Amino acid sequence: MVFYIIGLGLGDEKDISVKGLEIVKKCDEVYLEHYTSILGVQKEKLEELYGRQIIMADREMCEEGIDTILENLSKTPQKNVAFLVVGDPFCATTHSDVQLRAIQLGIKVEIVHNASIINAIGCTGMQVYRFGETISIPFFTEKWRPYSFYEKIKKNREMGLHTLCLLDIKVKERTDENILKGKKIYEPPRFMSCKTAVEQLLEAEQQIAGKAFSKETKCVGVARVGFSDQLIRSGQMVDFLNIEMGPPLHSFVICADELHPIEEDMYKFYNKDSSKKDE
Ligand SMILES: C[S@@+](CC[C@H](N)C(=O)[O-])C[C@H]1O[C@@H](n2cnc3c(N)ncnc32)[C@H](O)[C@@H]1O
Repeated sequence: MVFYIIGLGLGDEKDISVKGLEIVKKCDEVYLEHYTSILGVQKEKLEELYGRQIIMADREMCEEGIDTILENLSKTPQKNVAFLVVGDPFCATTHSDVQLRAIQLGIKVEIVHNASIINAIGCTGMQVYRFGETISIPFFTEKWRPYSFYEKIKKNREMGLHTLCLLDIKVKERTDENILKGKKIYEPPRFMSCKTAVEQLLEAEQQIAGKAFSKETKCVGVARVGFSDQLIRSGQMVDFLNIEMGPPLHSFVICADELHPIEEDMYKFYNKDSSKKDE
């Protein structure tokens, strides 16, 4: 009886490690956590390669249904279950709670790591050890416009560090009204783009006026890292209002004022005049 938490990396079905693949192939049940991140392929592609049926685990299943899955596993000594996580199981969203719940039930837990957006962001040319605290930018609503990320960016920049901004994902969400009425009607999925992130960042700067950054601050936007059509673009923050980064997922880097000479070269390499059409 083992509960395996396996990172799938970023990209497609082939980014699973050989170790992860061997484990998945021998598991009796395979769940894919799919509310904190997405892969570049449909689950059928994974099923084809893994030779296993995949059960999609949304937020409800991960937060509430997981206890039932684990309790059943704890009563079935010959059974093995795999819990697949896009990226690394402990990066950005930690699945430590799931690990702890399994351990408390006396289940052996094994982890298989993989690449995460947290380290793959080095693809921008900004050095991973020159990043400060990672921030998350949530979708603003009419009533809810939290600027809590602002002070963190400010602190990072005061220390001469870059900031990785993870952008909001809304998969299988319900409106407050539907929650109140107990209706299981879900909104279409939404993924924040670099453009929306910049609109919200500039709004926060205008409201707080703490000079954490400006329209001219150097930034790098990434889209679909690890996918076959990955895109990396650099420019001043304001440029991203006009740079089309394409389908999700997007992440955004707010650079430190001073760049290392190689970072500077990489910044220039990814910098294209956004008024010109992409080659
Ligand atoms: C909660 S984090 C996912 C963490 C995941 N476990 C990992 O290790 O990468 C989700 C956010 O990371 C960013 N992200 C994840 N995968 C990405 C990718 N392939 N390209 C660009 N951004 C990505 C997006 O901003 C997304 O909203």
